[in-house]
Amino acid sequence: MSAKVNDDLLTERRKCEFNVEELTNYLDGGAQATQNRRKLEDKVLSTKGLFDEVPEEYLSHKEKYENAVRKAVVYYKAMKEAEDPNQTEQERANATYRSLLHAAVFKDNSPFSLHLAMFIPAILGQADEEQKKYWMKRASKMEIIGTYAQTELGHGTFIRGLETTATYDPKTEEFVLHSPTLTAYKWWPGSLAHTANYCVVMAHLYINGKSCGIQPFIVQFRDEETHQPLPGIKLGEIGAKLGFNTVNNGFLGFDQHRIPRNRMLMKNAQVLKDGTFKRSPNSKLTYGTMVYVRVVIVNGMANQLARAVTIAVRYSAVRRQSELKPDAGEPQILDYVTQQHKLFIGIASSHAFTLTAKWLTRMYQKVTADLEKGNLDELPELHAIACCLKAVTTTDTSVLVERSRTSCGGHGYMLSSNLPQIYGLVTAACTYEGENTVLMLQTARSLVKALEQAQSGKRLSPTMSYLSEKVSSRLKWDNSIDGIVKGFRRVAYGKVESAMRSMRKYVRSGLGPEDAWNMSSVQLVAASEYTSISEADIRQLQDTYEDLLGKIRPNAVGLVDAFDFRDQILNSTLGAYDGRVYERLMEEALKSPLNAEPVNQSFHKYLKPFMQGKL
Ligand SMILES: CC/C=C\C/C=C\C/C=C\C/C=C\C/C=C\C/C=C\CCCCC(=O)SCCNC(=O)CCNC(=O)[C@H](O)C(C)(C)COP(=O)(O)OP(=O)(O)OC[C@H]1O[C@@H](n2cnc3c(N)ncnc32)[C@H](O)[C@@H]1OP(=O)(O)O
Ligand SMILES: Cc1cc2nc3c(=O)[nH]c(=O)nc-3n(C[C@H](O)[C@H](O)[C@H](O)COP(=O)(O)OP(=O)(O)OC[C@H]3O[C@@H](n4cnc5c(N)ncnc54)[C@H](O)[C@@H]3O)c2cc1C
Repeated sequence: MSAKVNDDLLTERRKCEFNVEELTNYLDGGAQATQNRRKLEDKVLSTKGLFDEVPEEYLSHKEKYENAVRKAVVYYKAMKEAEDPNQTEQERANATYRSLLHAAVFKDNSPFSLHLAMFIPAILGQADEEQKKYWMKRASKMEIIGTYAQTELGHGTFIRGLETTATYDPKTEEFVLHSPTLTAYKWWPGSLAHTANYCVVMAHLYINGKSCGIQPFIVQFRDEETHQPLPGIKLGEIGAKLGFNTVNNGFLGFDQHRIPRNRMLMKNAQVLKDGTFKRSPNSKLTYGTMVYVRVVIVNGMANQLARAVTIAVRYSAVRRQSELKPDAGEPQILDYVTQQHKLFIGIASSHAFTLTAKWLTRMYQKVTADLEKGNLDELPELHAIACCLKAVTTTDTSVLVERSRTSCGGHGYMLSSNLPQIYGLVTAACTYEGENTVLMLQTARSLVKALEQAQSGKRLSPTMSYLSEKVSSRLKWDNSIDGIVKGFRRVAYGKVESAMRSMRKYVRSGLGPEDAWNMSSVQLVAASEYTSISEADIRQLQDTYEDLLGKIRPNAVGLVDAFDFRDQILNSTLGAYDGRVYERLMEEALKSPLNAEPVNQSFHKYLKPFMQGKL
């Protein structure tokens, strides 16, 4: 018999003014897609051995990792077996696009993450046809497990500064990989420490003493039978982190490690047997895997944010606290407008990020198809947009997930709420795949170039067209959606123009272009990430906003129910569908090993002698 649902949640669900299932179907891309997703989740989550007897919070660092590998093997097999052979690739992608299935199994991400998120995409994007055929067969069947090794102890952002060398030896037709310094050690790649046995290494290619830029190499670093590190390879784990503690991030050093010529991934640039280097049509095509993952991250943020606000909104409907009016009893904390302000932006932002992710994915697919035909025209714009949206969505999601956590009071600070772990996952994305400030400056670089083109009368791409709108500075906008968008475009234009004016002022004062850029970089980041509008309209918008909060209030629980996260995926004492928060908090607390006995051994060993003055 299923547990009784909390009365307040029942009331909330009766109050909802729209059809929740309809919104779920819309988010999934149709009723069939919802059915497919639910069927996949049912199948996979009914697999034995996927869940923890002891909450992993109570395991050691080493036990957590070993337990995660155990689950990763079970999970991956279950996902493979659950695949419906009659489904198209697109239907399969839709079924997983919104599903956070892996989150039901891994609170802190999987040791296989990088194999799926970067190793396979790097092969698909950087290998020539023959290499792709061979390596994709092995990687997709998990005969090998890979990662993406680009960042080094001394360099993450500045890829051109990477120190790992790959020197071509035409006599043996091999590359010699070497880490000349400690700072050249690859440092951070997920799965690298003890899980993977292959990686795509980004290294500085030298032929006959001449630099040929950063190139991708597929490198085996552990024996496939014994899993021992190969000769000339130094390996290890980088240590405990804020989150991602079951991703097995590691370090790797090369000592004159030789690999055959065909291990350089040669889709874009090639090295012939005699050492002839055939340059890529664009050196930045080598960075293509990062562009792909930045696009994926935007959708990932939408889903993780939806998970956090689901937990916080349901908890806020159940939690009653304080006194809003004398003798009216304790209200649901969701009735405090401050609580609505904290949480409803998160619901809206998740939807906005989902729609943005769909748009960006379509743009990525179009540009990638063009690249296949040798048309690189829209690659710079894709890079600029992907940088901006990855940075903005990860920053906003981190802020909104943390706000979801703090809106749940002390219980939001419990690991059993899962909000701290979700924060750990999303805040990492502000750093990985391009640190956000650096990416915003990449976007700013494109905006400044576009404004210069607009000022010289050139046509701009659709996403930059607001820089060529001759709008008067006295533009009045009303509070219609169209008016607000016009206002934002006007202010965004002003931010770019102001940053550019600032740079020109520094150059006129005698600074070089690089110093002028650096001095204006705070404005440049602002031009890329946010806009604000003038004082007069704030008051009017504020009234509209507070009115809107009231309209959303009766539908808040319905809106988060529509994200359709099952309890195993929320993995939270505060967010379960039945709202039995207090019972679940106690059930989880009793799982603490410290509760196994009423008096802990430390009393007899330390406390008692201490309190009796004997220590
Ligand atoms: C499967 C996972 C499951 C779950 C995850 C769980 C929870 C997370 C929740 C949500 C996320 C969901 C999914 C996430 C998926 C995976 C997450 C899992 C693991 C984490 C993986 C992380 C891996 C990494 O971090 S890999 C390393 C990433 N490193 C970087 O990004 C480095 C950033 N630095 C750079 O990009 C460049 O060095 C630079 C651009 C900043 C500067 O380079 P450089 O100085 O050479 O360039 P510039 O001189 O500035 O510019 C020169 C011109 O080149 C153009 N340019 C630059 N880059 C590109 C590019 N990429 N493409 C195209 N063009 C580019 C630039 O515009 C300049 O052009 P111009 O014409 O001269 O102006
Ligand atoms: C959880 C996690 C997982 C990761 N997984 C992987 C992986 O699997 N594979 C991999 O290769 N890497 C991985 N990374 C590494 C990640 O890609 C790097 O940390 C990231 O690229 C930032 O580089 P960095 O750490 O060297 O920081 P730095 O580049 O040293 O940045 C430090 C500070 O300097 C500032 N800064 C740097 N350059 C500029 C500039 N030009 N202008 C203005 N400010 C600047 C930055 O804004 C930042 O504030 C991972 C990182 C994390 C946190």
